[in-house]
Amino acid sequence: MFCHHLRQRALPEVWTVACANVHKLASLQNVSSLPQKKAQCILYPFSVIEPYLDRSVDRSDFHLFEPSVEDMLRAEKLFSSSPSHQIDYYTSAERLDHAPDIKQPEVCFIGRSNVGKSSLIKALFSLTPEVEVRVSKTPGHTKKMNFYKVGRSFTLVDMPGYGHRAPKDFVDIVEPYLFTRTNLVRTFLLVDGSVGLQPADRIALEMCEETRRPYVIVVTKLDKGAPRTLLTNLLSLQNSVRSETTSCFPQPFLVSSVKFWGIYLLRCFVGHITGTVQLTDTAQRREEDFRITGMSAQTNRESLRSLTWPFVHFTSDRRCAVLKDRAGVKGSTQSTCPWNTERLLDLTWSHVAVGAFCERMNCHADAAVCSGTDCLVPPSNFNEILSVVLSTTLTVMLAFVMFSMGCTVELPKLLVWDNALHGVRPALIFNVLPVQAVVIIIMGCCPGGSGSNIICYYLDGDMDLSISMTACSSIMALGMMPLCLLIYTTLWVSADTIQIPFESIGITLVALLVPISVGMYVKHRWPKPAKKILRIGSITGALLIVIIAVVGGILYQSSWDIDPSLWIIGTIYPFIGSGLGFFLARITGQPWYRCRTIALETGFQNAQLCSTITQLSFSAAELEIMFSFPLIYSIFQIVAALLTVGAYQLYKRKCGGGPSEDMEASSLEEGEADTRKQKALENGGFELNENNVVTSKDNDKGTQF
Ligand SMILES: Nc1nc2c(ncn2[C@@H]2O[C@H](COP(=O)(O)OP(=O)(O)OP(=O)(O)O)[C@@H](O)[C@H]2O)c(=O)[nH]1
Ligand SMILES: [Mg+2]
Repeated sequence: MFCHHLRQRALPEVWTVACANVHKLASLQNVSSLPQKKAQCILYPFSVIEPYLDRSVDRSDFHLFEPSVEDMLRAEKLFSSSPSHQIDYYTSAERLDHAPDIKQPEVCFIGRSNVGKSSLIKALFSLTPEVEVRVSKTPGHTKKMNFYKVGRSFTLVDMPGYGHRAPKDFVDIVEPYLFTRTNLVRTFLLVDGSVGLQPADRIALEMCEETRRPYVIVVTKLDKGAPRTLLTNLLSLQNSVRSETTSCFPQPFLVSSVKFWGIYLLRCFVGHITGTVQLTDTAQRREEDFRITGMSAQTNRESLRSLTWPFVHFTSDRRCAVLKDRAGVKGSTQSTCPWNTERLLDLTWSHVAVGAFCERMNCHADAAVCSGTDCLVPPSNFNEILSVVLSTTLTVMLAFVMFSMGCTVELPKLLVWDNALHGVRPALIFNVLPVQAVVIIIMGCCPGGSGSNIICYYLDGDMDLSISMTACSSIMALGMMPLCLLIYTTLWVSADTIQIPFESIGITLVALLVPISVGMYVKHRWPKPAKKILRIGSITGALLIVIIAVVGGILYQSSWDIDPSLWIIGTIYPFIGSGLGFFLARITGQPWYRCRTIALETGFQNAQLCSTITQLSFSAAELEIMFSFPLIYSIFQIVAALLTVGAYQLYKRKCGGGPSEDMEASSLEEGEADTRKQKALENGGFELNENNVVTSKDNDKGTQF
């Protein structure tokens, strides 16, 4: 229908020419060539989400501002530069008193750093690509208030983000602006749809409420994250808006700046609230509203003219005022409508905006946006089932891996080994999101995997020490991991940005004590079967990481849009860990072969443990952005290990049979070859043949990372 409408409508020539160098979706005209469903998604993103909502969910809030395509086309012209209507960057300001003195209406965009403010403005201005709006993956990129002039119609302001890496004087910059800027007609508060309302966003909501000025929520990154996560976040956001706000426009605007979803709708809304775009059917709508209130349009208009913002009166103590959409109003008769008849038009400073507010005296049970999972239709619970299956499988398999790990532990060795090194992990200084920082710390606190024992063999390390270190660190991690997390995150991650689920991490770790203890007992009582168990455990470990990668990839699709900083950390982290271990071992006077072993054990982590802990402890939204890290890390630690082994073997060959330091080691320990052979056997079926060449009994080299 709207596609047909678009094709019918000829656009001005100057405007069409201007579109030549812009993104193909920047112009509504190009949307007409898309399939109906895709176009619908771009123009009215809520229509895509709506089918997933349970019938009991009141959708009226989401349909309040639903302009026609005709209206959107008119708004689009507002965002295209022409000689008589120039759009350009105007100026930047670090404080309110540096802000330009402009009379025309102004709208501003605020939100957490990295939520997509600049990207959204860039998408809004995509018809005028010469307007430079800087976007960055690094949070805290925008440091000043950037003003963009849209002809003489309005000004648009890109604000610095709050939260992670916010400018130090963020409050001093933003608060006075929001409270006192006289020409500010609307604040757009952006919330990341893939992670939902965060504690910092709640503070921002409170601040917007305090200003007592109209504001609107924009839900960004709609393309990111599973529909289920998005819906849950959206409904919980909607609940907060209903119950905790008075000045917030009840309809959240759903956008994806990458895919252009909701951009045309938002352009139209901005044009409308700044008084530039009049909706074609607004008059008709108002008449309808007046009819239902039983008041004459004239009376209402006059009474409204005297009102100033905020104009909504709340008579009930619970705020559940909702802007009722046209469809809702049409579908209700006066007697069945649960709404109070007090209806007030939404006024901006000087322009009449859309819709009518009404006060609901008694919340109708069906009308409430339900929270939690109840609202979601059953067909979409595939991911939920998959998530439960993944958690269960991971738990069972990890328990078995830990059990097999326990099968390598001999109690006497456990008691002698000094685990002081394990707590030493490099604190990272990369600009990652708080949840990503936490997963990096969890990985740092994880014990070594048994894969390190295999690598150790090829590095001519101390097998005895390697096996003991792996086993000891597995046990000590139970206490050290929560402790390290507590210490590092207190120093690094501000308390209001993330809640670390210490409880579930603790439960997971303590639960691991059981299989490890049983494994140790089995090793003590039946040493031979213990070796077989270890071998199966190694294969299980490999399977585990593959399962995590495949199922995790399906569940948390957006986690594969990996931040470059995570790639960098994943690459260098194994090297930092190993380097630090090596250095500390050397300065404590350990021989070279032990230094190598300690380096390996410090750098080589049990990535399955990290994945399982994160899977069991964090929400789906958080997993979306943290899940890929353990997988990246396991890939790079294998690469790092293989490179080191290759370099070492080459060095050994070049130096004719091994470095002199190892001669020192050989002379230290008589019959070392025998010991190594023994340890190699213990380590899952590796043995030396007569020529001192390694062969694998089971071809399971490196199966556990
Ligand atoms: N997938 C997806 N990514 C987005 C979207 N919008 C922004 N991003 C990405 O999010 C990151 C941050 O975007 P910016 O627009 O710079 O965020 P900002 O809110 O201006 O951040 P600060 O200026 O640091 O406060 C960039 O890597 C964007 O590519 C979106 O709709 N979808
Ligand atoms: Mg920015």
